[in-house]
Amino acid sequence: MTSIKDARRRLPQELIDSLYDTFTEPIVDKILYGYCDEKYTTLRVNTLKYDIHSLMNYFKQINIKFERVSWYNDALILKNAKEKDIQKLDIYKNGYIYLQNLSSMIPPIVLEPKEGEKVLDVAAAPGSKTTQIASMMKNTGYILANEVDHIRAERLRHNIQLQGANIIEVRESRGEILGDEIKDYFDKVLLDVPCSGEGIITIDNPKSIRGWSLKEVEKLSKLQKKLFESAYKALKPNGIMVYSTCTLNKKENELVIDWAINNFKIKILDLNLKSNSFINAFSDGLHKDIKKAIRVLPSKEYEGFFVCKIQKLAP
Ligand SMILES: C[S@@+](CC[C@H](N)C(=O)[O-])C[C@H]1O[C@@H](n2cnc3c(N)ncnc32)[C@H](O)[C@@H]1O
Repeated sequence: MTSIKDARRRLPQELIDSLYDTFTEPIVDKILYGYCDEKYTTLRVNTLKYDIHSLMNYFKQINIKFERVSWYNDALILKNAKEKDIQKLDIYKNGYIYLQNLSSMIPPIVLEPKEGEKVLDVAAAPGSKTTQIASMMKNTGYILANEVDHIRAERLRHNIQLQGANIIEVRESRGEILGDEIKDYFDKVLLDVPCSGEGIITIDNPKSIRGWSLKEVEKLSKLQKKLFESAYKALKPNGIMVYSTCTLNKKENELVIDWAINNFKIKILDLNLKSNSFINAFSDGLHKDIKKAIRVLPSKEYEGFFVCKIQKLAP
């Protein structure tokens, strides 16, 4: 197994420097261990087709060991099965379950979509969170799932169909333009933005590191602000938005939220989600409410993530 000494050597120096600029030494060590650890397979049951008790019974019958997740009844951590083992099962092939990292399940939970609501997913492919939202809404209401990349949008359509989610309209466009076309309309907006992916680095997978650079972080933070403005416009007054990334730096996380607080009428809300694996976002020198957002550090169970819940205030 790769040691964190190796990890330090194999990562771009700019990334190491950026981690040390942002976090304390013990936290950087934790992140580097997270990059080296092999992840457990995690999944959620698709409640449109199946239920957690039947799934647990089935896993017991076929000797798959699992743990439950304190903050989500419909998720499991598998202790002795790889994704490729699960992909062979009919429950996977028929869309009864969805392989998804636990961190990626947090934004829909925090968004709390309700039956009958209108929900916008600004950057939706491959649809992990869109299909989770549809299952939380029991296939009632309406979801607009937007994606700019055609191939990824096809993957999104495939996943939606397999999961039996039938309240979702897929749209292929730049998220930046949505808010000028559809104003004050959605009850909830998920803004799971394209990001530099510092939370999903695996040291043994060079592909997971290849696209990272400080220049890219800078470029993405500009795009994230544009997407935020668009999402804000599309949201109803008093509506709820969740902003999330799978990256760890402040530029794409706290600084985007701080910029948003200074430019729009919004309020940062508590997430009401507790776990030892979550830490408060930074608020030093920024608006104090930003610490209500959470950061998840990479580990065996979790990818690195940032999640912030926002309410659009009435004019
Ligand atoms: C973090 S991924 C979304 C993951 C997805 N929410 C899920 O849970 O399955 C970000 C997505 O944004 C898309 N994207 C990039 N630029 C975009 C833009 N300007 N407008 C809309 N989507 C964009 C990417 O192609 C990518 O599919």
